[in-house]
Parts: sequence; C-alpha cells; structure tokens
Amino acid sequence: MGTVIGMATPQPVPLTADTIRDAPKVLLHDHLDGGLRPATVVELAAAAGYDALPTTDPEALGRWFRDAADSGSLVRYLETFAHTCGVMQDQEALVRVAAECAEDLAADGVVYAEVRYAPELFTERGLDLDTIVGAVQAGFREGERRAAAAGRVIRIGTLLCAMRQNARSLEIADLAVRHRAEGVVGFDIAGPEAGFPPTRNLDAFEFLRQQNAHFTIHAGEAFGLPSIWEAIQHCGAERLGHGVRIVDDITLTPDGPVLGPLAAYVRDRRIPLELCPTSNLQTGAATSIAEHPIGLLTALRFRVTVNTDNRLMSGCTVSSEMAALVEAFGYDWVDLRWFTINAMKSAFIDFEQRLDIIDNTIKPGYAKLLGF
Ligand SMILES: O=c1[nH]cnc2c1ncn2[C@H]1C[C@H](O)[C@@H](CO)O1
Ligand SMILES: [Zn+2]
Repeated sequence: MGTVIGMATPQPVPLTADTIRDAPKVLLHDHLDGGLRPATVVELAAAAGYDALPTTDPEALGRWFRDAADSGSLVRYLETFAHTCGVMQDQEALVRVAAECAEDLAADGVVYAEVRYAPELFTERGLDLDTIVGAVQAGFREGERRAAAAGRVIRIGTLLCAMRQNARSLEIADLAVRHRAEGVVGFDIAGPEAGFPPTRNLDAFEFLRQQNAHFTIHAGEAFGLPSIWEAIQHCGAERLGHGVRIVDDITLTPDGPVLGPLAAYVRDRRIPLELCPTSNLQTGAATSIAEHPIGLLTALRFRVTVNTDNRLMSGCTVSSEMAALVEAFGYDWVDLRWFTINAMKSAFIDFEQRLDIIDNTIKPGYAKLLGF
C-alpha cells in the first residue's frame, strides 16, 4: 500500500485592514458629492472664489464634515453638501472630482462601483444638465485609466439622482435615459425623505419603466415602512437605497424572528438592500454598528450589500465598513464574498458583464483569501 498523502487544509489569509482593502469589493451606493478629498474641496474653493468653507485646512475640514454630519438627523446631515456642491460648479471641477473618485475607490480595492449625484445641484454658475453629465463621465473614464495604470482595474457606472424637494424627476429621468450609451446605468431619488414620498415622482418612474431603464429609490432611512412599500409596490424600485427600516416589519419572538408581509416580499423577491451602516449612525437610523439591523438582515439572508453612502461625511471606505462589520459580527471571508457577490448580482449593468466580474475577479480573489 502506498502512503496516503492528505489534502492540505486551506489556510485563510488573516482578516486585517490591509487584506480587506485588497480584497475585490463592489459598491452600489456612493454619492459623488459626498466623497471629495478634503484637500480637493479646499483647492477647488480657492480656484472658484468660494469663500464659505468653515476652514481651509484640509485635515480640519475633513473633521468638520464628519462632525457636522454626525447630527442624528438626515436633514442636518444634508446641509453639509452645500460646501461640496458649492465647489462643483464648473466642468474642470466635475472632471477632477469624478476622476479622483474612481482612483480612490480603486485604491480601496473596489472593482465595480455605481456612483450617484444630482446634476440639478451643479447648475448654479450656468452649466446645463447635459454638459454636467458629459464632464462627470469624462472624469470617471480618466480615473479608470489612471487606476489601471496604477495596477487597479475598476469600472464605474453612473446613477443620476433627482432631489425629492425639487420636483424635477421626469427631466432627470429623461437625462439618464439619453446618456445611457455613455455609462449612465440608472436613476434614483435623494434628499429629505420625510414629507417627500416616492409617489410624488410616479411619472418619472413610469417613464423609466417604459424605457426599460433601471432605478433604485432612497427609502426606509429617515422614514419607515410606508416609504419602502411605496417605493416597491407603487414605483417599481429594483433596489432600496438603505431600506434599513424594513426591520420594522420583523418581529422578534421567543420562537425566532417573524417576517411581516412587506419584509417577506422584499426577501422573497431578493430586492437588494443598499445598506450604509456608518451613515445610519450619523443620521440616527441606528445606534451602533453592533446593533445595526445589518446583523439581523444578514442572518435572515436578505439580499444585503455594504455601502459607504458618503465617504467624506462618514470618514469611511468600503473596506472600513467591512472591517467594522467583521469586528462587530465576527464575519469572515465567506461573508464578505457573499456581500460582494450580492452587490455584483444587483448591479445595473448587463448580465454578461456582471457574470464576468463575478467569475473572473470576485471568485478567484476570494478563493486566494480563503487559502484555496
Ligand atoms: O443618505 C442619504 N439620503 C438622502 N439623500 C442623500 C443621502 N446622502 C446624500 N444625499 C443627497 C445629498 C446629495 O447632494 C444628493 C445627491 O448626491 O443626495
Ligand atoms: Zn444615499
């Protein structure tokens, strides 16, 4: 009898800030005007003569954004965007901010991202909506090229937001459809949720459906189940921006969690939740990472994805969000791969392209980390 040679036991790579950063990740919910580098805000303000910044020291400014956004209210959180939008009013600024966004996400190990912004917020100095979209797309392409030259391949899809309070959603939906061929992959509504239900924008959502276009809706962040229900059942949202308050429809009983009809529908239909844990702590939607509903929603196998929302205001990255979840819930590479594949499956690009990234980038990347 020959000697039986045992199979080596796989040795997973340890989970550290560095290894999590280098793991392939997918980001579906990130605001362009919430992700500027503080130094870029300072330089763009000087160039444009914008003199309302609270400080011109980049480090202090970064701290100011995090503190000011840490108010416990979405409405006050949103006030900080006056300064980022204030310096994004010309084409050069938009190209630069978009290019740096792609570079920063690539440096964080993000291989596919959908980045969103509201074009209507960049018209203060006379830019028209089409010029704004053209500049941002040029910036993303430039950032992808620079990232590739630095050895990091990333692809960025764009989502256009309409602001709930401005009632321009049909116009912005039309803009999104017209720029589809250039990489605008979907639409969203953002801004204050309470008092501005998704159904105010029904004409935009009907138009998008007729155009076979994709959209997500910010819902279930600062307002609860009625907002989620409208977004899905009246408007036809494919994904939920946050959606965290779907837990209001889950009852914890001695026999385990019981799902109400809306929570069951969201889980059964595999409707993706674009969860943003740190952002929720700042707006008061959750009290700590350890108590964040992402733990329960993951355990119940909702289609959970992990997102940044606003990297500047929350002082976070996708990898820092994942590291915080690893720390709070003891997640391992299998969990991080699950979040990543959930996100890639839920992206608004073609099925074949999603499959390509899953099969050729995500799965081999995590196989290595798992020690296979
Ligand atoms: O988490 C959010 N909820 C609602 N609106 C938001 C959130 N984060 C950013 N926004 C707003 C502020 C930005 O100016 C706008 C477009 O990116 O979207
Ligand atoms: Zn958001």
